[in-house]
Amino acid sequence: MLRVVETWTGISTALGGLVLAWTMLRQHIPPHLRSHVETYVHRLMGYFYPYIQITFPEFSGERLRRSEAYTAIQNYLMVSASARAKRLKADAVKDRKSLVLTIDENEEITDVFEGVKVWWSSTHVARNNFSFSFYPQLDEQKYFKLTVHRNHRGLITERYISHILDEGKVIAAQNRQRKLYANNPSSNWRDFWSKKWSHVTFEHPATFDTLAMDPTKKKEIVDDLEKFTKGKEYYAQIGKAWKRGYLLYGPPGTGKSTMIAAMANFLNYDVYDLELTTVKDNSELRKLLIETSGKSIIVIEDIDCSLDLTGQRKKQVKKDDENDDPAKKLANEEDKPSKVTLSGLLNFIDGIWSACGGERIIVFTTNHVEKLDPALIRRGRMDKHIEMSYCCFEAFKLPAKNYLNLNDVHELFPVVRDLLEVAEMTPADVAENLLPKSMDDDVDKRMKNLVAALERKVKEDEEARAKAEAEARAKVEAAVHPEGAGDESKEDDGNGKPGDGFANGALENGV
Ligand SMILES: Nc1ncnc2c1ncn2[C@@H]1O[C@H](COP(=O)(O)OP(=O)(O)OP(=O)(O)O)[C@@H](O)[C@H]1O
Ligand SMILES: [Mg+2]
Repeated sequence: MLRVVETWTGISTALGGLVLAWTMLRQHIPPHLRSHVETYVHRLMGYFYPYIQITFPEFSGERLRRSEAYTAIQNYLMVSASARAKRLKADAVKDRKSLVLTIDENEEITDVFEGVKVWWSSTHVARNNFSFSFYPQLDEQKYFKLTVHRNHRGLITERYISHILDEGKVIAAQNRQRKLYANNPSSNWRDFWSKKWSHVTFEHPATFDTLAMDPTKKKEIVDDLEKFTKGKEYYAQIGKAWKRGYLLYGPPGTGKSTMIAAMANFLNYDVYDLELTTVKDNSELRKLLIETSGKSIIVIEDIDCSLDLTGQRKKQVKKDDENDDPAKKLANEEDKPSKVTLSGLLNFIDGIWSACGGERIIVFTTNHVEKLDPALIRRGRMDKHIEMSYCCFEAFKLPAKNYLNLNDVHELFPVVRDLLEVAEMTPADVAENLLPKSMDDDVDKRMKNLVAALERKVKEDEEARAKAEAEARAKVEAAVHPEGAGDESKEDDGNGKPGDGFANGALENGV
């Protein structure tokens, strides 16, 4: 029995050598004869050679998109190869910490699946392509080649390949360096090939564990995100694109951008930071958006400032009034940096383009939710509205724990609780006040610092409110008595009639 196995192994090796020899020889055969010779060689080898081979090219289709299968296999082999192959290629450095190893050219590694042995190798074929194509041509094509005994064809095509693709995707997700993209101004796009997005590695440290906000609200958001990522079938079943819209609103410094970073870290998604003011029009907006990939968060910060989204209709009326004045009309056009319209944006959010890529989250942020057009924020369009507010006592517990190691007990907690109900202090400012101001600041001292800061803030807020009220009153007064406004001598006169101040004064003084 052993002898039979040995003989077969010998034959296989010899045939393997022949296959290799043929691969090398093939390149020297004139291209017009190659396909004929190839047909006969393969037929001949088929008689003796009991193995089948499946190749996976790196690029496929006319547009030469990188094949997902090739990438998944590469990732899968990266893990197996580092353990077993003798010749490895160090392809890239991930996180500047570890090498990414891939199987070297013509190196063969084995894998065993359900007791069946398979062979993987990596190879490339040079191309002599003289045909003209609108799309760029490759000088060479890389392949992974899978060799397996033909008795196991069913197992391999039905189970092994899908196993490899799934495993490869999981490995890719684990190793993925996430990216933060920013759109290049559309005025810089010179041609079809211009890069629409530039990116850097996304390395924001924010997580939901470090985000100070009401824990109930936080949990609701985390659950919502989790449900979304697991909802592929659900979205398909209800016939909706696999996407979700969030509107984050609240005063500056309350953690809206930080929340986006926490979301990206939680989901392991890329972030596309879309600056709308540099996008020329709706068509360029669409070009940008269809270039975003799946598993990403598309962010439009300060949506109320990005565009004249809310004033579109008003502006139209105004422009109609100005129709007669060409100079004014031109100035108006030049003032307007972008022609992206509310309807263009909504079309993308709701329209068929939004379904391209799948698994995407769209986030708008604003400091002034009241200024937004209802069309933009109606339910169903933005699935979830999240208010990021000033620090409440529940949110305060997180910095207290992280900065002071305090878990729910300190004598000043009740004082802080009362003060936070009236003081408008952002979580960032609360955290700042918990930092030690000098080397000897212990926990008590830092809590006292916070209480003092909160008391100051309450006072400042009260003063600011009183001032604002006084200003508002003065405005109303000026509107009711326009002729008396801004002239102190007339203000004194009481009935607002110019010129008779003396008479009134005289009356008041009993003259
Ligand atoms: N809720 C929070 N939890 C933890 N850190 C926070 C929180 N809010 C703000 N910060 C910290 O404060 C700083 C500013 O926060 P961030 O940029 O997220 O605010 P924002 O709401 O986006 O403000 P803006 O409206 O001005 O864009 C960040 O460095 C962040 O770490
Ligand atoms: Mg922000």
